[in-house]
Amino acid sequence: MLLEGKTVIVSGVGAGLGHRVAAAVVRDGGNAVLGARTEAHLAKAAAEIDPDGTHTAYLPTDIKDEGQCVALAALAQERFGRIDAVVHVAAWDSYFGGLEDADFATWQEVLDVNLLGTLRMTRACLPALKERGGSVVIIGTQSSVAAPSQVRQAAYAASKGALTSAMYSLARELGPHRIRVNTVLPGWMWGPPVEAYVRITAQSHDVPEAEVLRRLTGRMALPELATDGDVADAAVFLASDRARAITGQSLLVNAGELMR
Ligand SMILES: NC(=O)C1=CN([C@@H]2O[C@H](COP(=O)(O)OP(=O)(O)OC[C@H]3O[C@@H](n4cnc5c(N)ncnc54)[C@H](O)[C@@H]3O)[C@@H](O)[C@H]2O)C=CC1
Ligand SMILES: Cc1ncc2c(c1O)C(=O)OC2
Repeated sequence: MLLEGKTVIVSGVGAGLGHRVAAAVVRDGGNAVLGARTEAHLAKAAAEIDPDGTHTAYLPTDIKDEGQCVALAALAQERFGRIDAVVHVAAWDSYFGGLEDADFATWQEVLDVNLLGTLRMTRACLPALKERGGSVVIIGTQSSVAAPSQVRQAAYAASKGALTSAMYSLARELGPHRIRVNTVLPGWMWGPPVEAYVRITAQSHDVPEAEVLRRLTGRMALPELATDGDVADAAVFLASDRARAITGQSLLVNAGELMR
């Protein structure tokens, strides 16, 4: 199996992508170490993914706090004796505001979580990753390469764009240790946040939800949106040794949106 004997840290395990990544890791034979701020979410995810509790461990983790990142990495070492990969899902993506009404304290927080939090969590895993090499997978967004949908989200877009730049730099810095660093860039990804977006947009424009979804899907080369499960599969591939020669790359998983 793809991740047999491997241990993968997953940050930001809530209802959406983080849960899918953790589930894909266990499905593919690996151990998943789950971080997120809310213990109840973690316990629920772990119970669903791994009822026996043999292939998962979790710890409440706020990636704004370096000590908590270090504790999550230590848990992986204690329980499974190694860290082979870290998949960074945690992000603040719901803050909207134009430049003129910017609340800079919130902008700073978006950058603190998305950009610095990812770097903090990566650093916490480094001693373990250096032991035998490994993989860092950063979840960015397609707006890092084109920004059709990120209006009034300059802080978010900047944080994700900065992560792609950091990824190139880290791929060079960590390559000598056989640590690979890549980003996966989703576009409109079907899962709880986009389901909510479709519902709210339909209500506020007084059109059927199916119509909102049809308009979204009309932007794709393929007939359906990519799902959070599809994005999780790409992350798991990059985390695995099958991707052993891939580093410093961005992989778009967006049903071909930018093809149109
Ligand atoms: N939904 C979409 O269409 C797209 C999502 N993305 C990216 O995908 C990832 C999110 O996946 P989704 O399923 O959309 O949402 P999600 O809500 O499941 O994931 C975000 C998670 O990050 C957690 N989080 C936020 N701040 C944190 C902190 N300080 N410490 C630890 N965890 C924290 C949240 O609690 C949440 O569980 C994000 O990186 C987002 O930027 C990118 C492009 C499109
Ligand atoms: C959080 C989020 N939601 C929807 C979309 C994106 C995004 O980053 C994106 O880049 O294209 C659509």
